[in-house]
Amino acid sequence: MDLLIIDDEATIRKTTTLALEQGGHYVESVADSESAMLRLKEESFDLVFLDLRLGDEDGLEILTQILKKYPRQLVTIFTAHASVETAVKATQAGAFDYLEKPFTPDQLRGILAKAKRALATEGEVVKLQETVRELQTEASQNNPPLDFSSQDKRTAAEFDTLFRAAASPASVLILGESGTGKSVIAREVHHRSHLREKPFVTVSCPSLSRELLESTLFGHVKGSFTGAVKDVWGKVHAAEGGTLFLDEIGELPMEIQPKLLRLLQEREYERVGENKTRPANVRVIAATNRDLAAQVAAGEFREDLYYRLNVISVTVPGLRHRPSDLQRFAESYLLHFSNQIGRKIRGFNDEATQVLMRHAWPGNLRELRNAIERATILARGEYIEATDLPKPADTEALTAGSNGQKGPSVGGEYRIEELEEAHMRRVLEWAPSLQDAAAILGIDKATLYRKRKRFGLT
Ligand SMILES: Nc1ncnc2c1ncn2[C@@H]1O[C@H](COP(=O)(O)OP(=O)(O)OP(=O)(O)O)[C@@H](O)[C@H]1O
Repeated sequence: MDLLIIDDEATIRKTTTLALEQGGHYVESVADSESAMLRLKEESFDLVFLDLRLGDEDGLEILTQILKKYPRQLVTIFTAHASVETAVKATQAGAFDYLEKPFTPDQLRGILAKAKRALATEGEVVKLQETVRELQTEASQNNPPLDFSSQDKRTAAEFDTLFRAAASPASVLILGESGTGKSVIAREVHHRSHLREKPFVTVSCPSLSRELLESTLFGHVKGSFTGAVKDVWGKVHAAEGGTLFLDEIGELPMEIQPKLLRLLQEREYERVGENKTRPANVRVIAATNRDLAAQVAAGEFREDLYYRLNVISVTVPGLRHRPSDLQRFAESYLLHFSNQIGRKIRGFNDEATQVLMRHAWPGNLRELRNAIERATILARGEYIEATDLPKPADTEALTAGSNGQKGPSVGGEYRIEELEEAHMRRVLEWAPSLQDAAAILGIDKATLYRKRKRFGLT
C-alpha cells in the first residue's frame, strides 16, 4: 500500500516508517499540514496516518481539511491523548480509524488489514459501476438473441477454437470484417471464461486522441496534462481481475503500443505523469477489421505486440462466406423485430429469400439485422417481400469491396470491362465455390477460369 505519515515528532515518523516499510509498503512522511496537503495533491495514498497534536496545529482541523478535498481518503488518527471523546470526535469528522500512541507493530498491521479490506470494497464498487455501464450498453442496443452456432465448417471450427480457449488466461485476437460480430464474440468469450463474475471493460481505440486514449487506458495524475485536474484511474484499473476488450486494435497509435506490450508482458503499467509502476491483472481480448499482419509488414504495428495479442487468434468469416447460416439469422432477426413491434410476420416469400441469398452483405450481420428491422417495419402482409429489402442491384453492394472500398459503379464513366471485373471479383469473394460463382455469373466454368486469369483474380 502507499502510505503517508503526518507527525511532527521525528522519532515517530522514523520508527513508524521503518515498521511499515518492513511490511513491504511504500511510505512517505511529513511534519506539518502544509507539506501533507502538497503531497496529497501530487500523489494518491491508500492510507494517511495523522497525528492529532501536530505542534500548534489541530489534527481534527487538518482531518476536516483533507476530507473536504479528498472525501474518499482513508485517514487513521494517531494520538497520545486517547479518550472516548477524541475517538468519537475523530470518527464523527470522518476518520477511518484511531490508534493510540505508543502502538505496537501488531496494532499497526491490524489497521492496515482493515484499510485493505475497505479499499477492496471500494474497488468492488468501482468494478460494479463498470459492469452496470457495460450491461446498460448491451441492453440499450436491444439486440436480437445471439447465435454462435454455424452450419459452415470453417466458421464452426473458428468458434470451437475460440470458446475452448475462453477459459484460459491467454490473450485473444478476433479478426473479421466490420459487422461480423467481433464485439459480441469478445463478450461471449468473457462470459464463458472463469472471469465471468469480474468486470468486462471496453476501450474503443479509434474514438479517442492519442493522449486521451493513453489516459483512458492507464489513467493519469493531476497536472500531467492541461485539463488533468485530479488523479484518475484508467480502464486497466477498472478491468482489474477481469477482461479488457480493446476494440479496433489496428488503430492503436504507435506511441502507445510499447505500453500495451509492457502490460501484456510484464503485467504492469504506469499512469500518465507518474513514475510509480503498478501491477495489472487483466486478460486482454483485442479485435480489428484490419489486416494486422499486413500492418506489421508495413511497419504500422509492432511485431512483438502482434505476437503477444495473437496467442489465440480467430477470423470470423464474412456473412457471404457462410451462406448456410444466413437464412437462420434472417429468421431469428425477423422473429425478434416482429415481436418488438407486435406484428405477426410469418417469414420471407420466395423472391425475398432469393434477394437475401444473392446480396453480398458487405456490412455482415449488422447490415442484415438493419435490413430485417427495416423490412419488418415496411412489410404490408404476412410475409416479407423482395421490395421490403434493399435492392439486389444496389450499386454499393455490387461495387464495394470487402474492405469497404468502392469500385467502379454502374452508370459511371467506366468501361464495361471494368464493371465486369469488379462484379466478378465481388461474386468470387462470397460465392461458396467456383461452380456457384459461374452459375451466379451465368457463364460456364471454363470462361470463368479464363476471365479470372485475365483479370488476375486468383
Ligand atoms: N452471434 C450473433 N448472433 C446474432 N447477432 C449477431 C451476432 N454477432 C453479431 N450480431 C449482430 O451484428 C451486430 C454487429 O456486431 P458487432 O458490433 O459485434 O460487430 P463487429 O464485428 O464488432 O463490428 P465492427 O468491426 O464494426 O466494430 C450486433 O449488434 C448484432 O446485432
